[in-house]
Amino acid sequence: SSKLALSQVHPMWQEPLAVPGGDRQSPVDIVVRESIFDPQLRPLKVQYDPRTCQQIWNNGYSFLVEYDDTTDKSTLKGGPLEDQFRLCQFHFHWGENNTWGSEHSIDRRLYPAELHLVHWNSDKYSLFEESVIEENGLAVIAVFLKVGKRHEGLQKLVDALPAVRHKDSVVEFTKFDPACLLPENINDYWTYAGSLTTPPLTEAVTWIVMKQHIEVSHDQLAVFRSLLFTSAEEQLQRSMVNNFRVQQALKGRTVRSSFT
Ligand SMILES: CC(C)NC[C@H](O)COc1ccc(S(N)(=O)=O)cc1
Ligand SMILES: [Zn+2]
Repeated sequence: SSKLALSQVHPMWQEPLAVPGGDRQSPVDIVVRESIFDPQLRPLKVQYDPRTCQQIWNNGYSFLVEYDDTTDKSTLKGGPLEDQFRLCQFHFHWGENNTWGSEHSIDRRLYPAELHLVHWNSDKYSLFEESVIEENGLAVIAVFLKVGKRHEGLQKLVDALPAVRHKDSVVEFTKFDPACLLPENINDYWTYAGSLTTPPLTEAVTWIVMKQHIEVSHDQLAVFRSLLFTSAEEQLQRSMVNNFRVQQALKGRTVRSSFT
């Protein structure tokens, strides 16, 4: 866990003091002994089609790997979800070093990075932008990254990152199966009702936080840190690091676990 109080690490944007009615904000610390096993949680059903992978975009906060979500080709259902959700993008959050970087924590333990696979409710809505404002609109799978052995599947993505070094750059990126970034066991997870962790911070997300982490190499993570928050025109370049939100109060929410 990090030695430095994270409050000393400035978040990338001025936090609004409180989101209107913000009683289900994210990220949070998951206190394992206070999570409640729910035997009614079903196995997660993940079906991703690598052919829906389109591009990588540096949006000035993270890099997004974007998927064609105009049809139900890459979907998530089961687990805590009542409806079918479509994958629209995945991205990461990471730190300036390997001590911190994740948005969620487990019993205060932070990881050097965290993957978010973002899905929207295609049974109820017809666009991601519509789902963003609905309380059952989004489902995000979070996977912690730990520094260790090189992740072979991630390397294709790492090799493409220099092409999107600056904010607003885009590069074509196809035939990438995001399932390769999931841990072997996806049926041990925690789930809770939360929000987006960047503006518009809307309380639309069913979070599914994987218990098992994945391993990536130190050098792979170093390439994440070679990205820039700033566009090519800006004369002051700033490294894209510490792009995580400060943790939010649970405010009485229950975190359920799919395992005992
Ligand atoms: C409202 C539209 C236009 N823009 C919304 C923007 O894409 C934000 O999307 C997101 C999507 C996911 C997340 S996270 N870190 O919680 O997984 C945060 C913001
Ligand atoms: Zn995220």
